[in-house]
Parts: sequence; structure tokens; C-alpha cells
Amino acid sequence: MTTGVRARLNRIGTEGRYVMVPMDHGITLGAVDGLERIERTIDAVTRGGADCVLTQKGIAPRVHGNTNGAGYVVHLNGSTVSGPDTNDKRITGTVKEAIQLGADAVSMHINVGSVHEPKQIEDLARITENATEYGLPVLAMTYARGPDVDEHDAEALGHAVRLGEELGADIVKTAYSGDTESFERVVASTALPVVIAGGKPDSDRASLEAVRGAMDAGAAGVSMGRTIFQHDDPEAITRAVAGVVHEDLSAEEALQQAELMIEA
Ligand SMILES: CC(=O)[C@@H](O)[C@H](O)C[C@H](N)C(=O)O
Ligand SMILES: O=CC(=O)COP(=O)(O)O
Repeated sequence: MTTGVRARLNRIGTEGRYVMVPMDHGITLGAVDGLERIERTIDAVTRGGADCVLTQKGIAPRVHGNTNGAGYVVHLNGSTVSGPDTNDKRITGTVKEAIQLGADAVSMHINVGSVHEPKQIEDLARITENATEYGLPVLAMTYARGPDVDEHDAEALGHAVRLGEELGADIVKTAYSGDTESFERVVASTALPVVIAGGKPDSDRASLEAVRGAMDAGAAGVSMGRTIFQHDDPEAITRAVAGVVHEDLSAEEALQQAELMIEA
């Protein structure tokens, strides 16, 4: 690992653990709740302890000045839910553009098992080559997604994260398999730090228990979007997630510390 990559990983994480809040969904879903006034959301989640935020390149001017010192990741591919196939992620930016926009790292989404996988494999390999040239870390968002693919199957998720490592990524993100024991197999599939996506928002307790379960399995943190940016109190939920990731709190302790409503 080069000095530059190591230094930049420390800008988007803390001592090898990561609370990342991706907000690239504006291309996928549109200006959904939490993204319409993205400046306020970025301010809130970084006050709550997010190590970095992640957006598409066009949002960069709305990021800087609101991060409270947190890091910034530029996402380099995307699709929409209204297009012919959401799994068909196409390149939306370059490593050079990300650097010009003040990014500390870049990310790319790959759907392992989809018909678009071959092209996305080529795209990720090219992005890691370019990123290495500039000393920029790469977060590979490696999902198990496609026809007849169980998106939470541990073997499929393990294959996805290993693919990210094989193609030169520095951190891999995937869905949580649902329990610690099966996710241990996912984490064991790669030498890279593994962070989990949040998926569709659930109750605070369920979300924090998923983070706890992933950390107990050896995960390095989260890249949680909707669970955080669509929460009624993004600062508080971020504080709770950071409590689990960085302070090894239980879900219960994290809820208490963040003063989130304790469901009956
Ligand atoms: C909206 C979703 O299903 C998320 O998992 C997205 O796939 C995340 C991804 N980075 C995207 O929005 O393209
Ligand atoms: O870029 C998106 C993610 O990394 C995960 O998003 P989610 O909303 O937590 O599924």
C-alpha cells in the first residue's frame, strides 16, 4: 500500500474502521427524502461522526464546506430505477475528475451475477489502475445481484467481495448476510476491510443490530446510505452507528448513547 493510499484511507476512516454515508442515490432514485437539501444532511451526519460522505461528481460543490472535516468519496458509476435495468451501472466519472473535485477516494458499484458483470469487471479493473497511479483508494461496492441470485447468500456475497480484492480495490462493501456466523464466511473471503450497506431502512434497533452482527463477524464498518440520510435525526443515527463501529457498543448501548427512541 502506497503512502498516499494509506494517508487517504485515514481521511475516510479511523484506524481502519469506517462510518461512510453514501448519498449517490440521487442518480439512482432522484432527490428523495434526505437528499433534496443535501448540504444539511451532510452537515448532520458528519456532526454525528461519519468518517466520510460519498456522492456523484456533480454534487461536489454542495459537499465542500459542509463536511466538518470528514473525508469525501466520489462515486464513478450509476444507473436509475426508471431505466431499463438498474443493475446496468455505467461509468459516470473518472479518477482525474475526482481528484479535481477534492475527493480523498473513489468508489464503483459492481453487480456480481448480473448480465452486466463482464463490463463492470472491466470498468473496476480500469478504475483501480487509474486510482493506483494517483495514490487514491478505491471502495468497490460489490453486490450479489442478478437473475436467480440470492442477494443475501453468504457464498455469493463472499464471491462478490473477493472479486473486489482480485480487481485491486482497497475496501469492499456488500450487503449484510443477516447473521454473524454466515457473515464471518464473507469477511474470510477477502483480506480487505469489508463494510456493509444498510439497504432499505429498518427500525433503529434492527439496523444497529445488523451493524453489531457484522462487526462481530470481523467487518470494518459501514457504507450506509438510506438508513442514515433518510432518518428523522441523521445526526443521532450516525452517532449510534459510530458507537457500534468505533466504540464497540452493543445496539442497546448505542441507542441509549444517541438518545434515540427506545421502542417499547
Ligand atoms: C438503491 C439501492 O438499491 C442501493 O443499494 C444502490 O444500489 C446503491 C448504489 N450505490 C446506487 O445507488 O447505485
Ligand atoms: O451507495 C450506496 C451504498 O453504499 C449503500 O446504500 P444503502 O442505501 O445503505 O443501501
